[in-house]
Amino acid sequence: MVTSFSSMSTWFRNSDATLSETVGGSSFYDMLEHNPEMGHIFNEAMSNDSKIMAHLALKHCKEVFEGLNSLVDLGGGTGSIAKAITNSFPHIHCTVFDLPHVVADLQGSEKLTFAGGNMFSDPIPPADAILLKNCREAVLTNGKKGKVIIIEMVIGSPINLDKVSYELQLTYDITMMTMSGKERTAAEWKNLFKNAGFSHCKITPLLGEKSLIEVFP
Ligand SMILES: C[S@@+](CC[C@H](N)C(=O)[O-])C[C@H]1O[C@@H](n2cnc3c(N)ncnc32)[C@H](O)[C@@H]1O
Repeated sequence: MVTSFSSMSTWFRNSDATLSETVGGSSFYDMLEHNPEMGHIFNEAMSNDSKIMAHLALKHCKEVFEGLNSLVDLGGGTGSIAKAITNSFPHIHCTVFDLPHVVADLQGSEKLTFAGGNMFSDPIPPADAILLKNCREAVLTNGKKGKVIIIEMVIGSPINLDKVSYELQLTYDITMMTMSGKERTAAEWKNLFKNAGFSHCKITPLLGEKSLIEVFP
């Protein structure tokens, strides 16, 4: 992936939506689907990052998960965060929703279900809380008000990053830009939630600029 950064000058001059299309002719996730070895490396990298973030979230924000009986991790990959949640809260039933080829061979359990689908076009299973996105309707089912939990960058916070964290932040900046992702300040997150019809949110910093955001209907 980092090697593809050297093609950025070509990408800047064409109309491709993402760098992946300039380098390989398809979107990043399509490329991973057709390149299982790369897909495995990517899923492992995500899973390792998730283990650290899940550890911090469950250590410092345990109360976020109290009172929940069900949770959907949207784009939850191979389920590292969901597994950590069910280990700490065995009564919470977690569903990991990700692209069909990502979850096809994954084994669930009584408390963990893997569901394949496209988060932009397929219905998202209802739950007390949804990790990530496309979720407002899903957390308003059965007359019960749930919440959305997002573990993401909140940029522009007044924190002192050490050299390694600063370099990591710059790498994230380039990665998000080339994958047509987006990093947001707290004000931009709040505006996004307001425009999506949510009432308020609470942001708790976890590590560097990575934060846990609770969003309420
Ligand atoms: C950046 S990874 C994060 C994975 C996981 N949340 C974690 O932290 O380990 C994004 C995940 O979203 C999934 N994904 C991308 N597009 C998707 C879509 N349209 N529908 C469902 N999942 C999608 C990818 O397969 C990938 O597992």
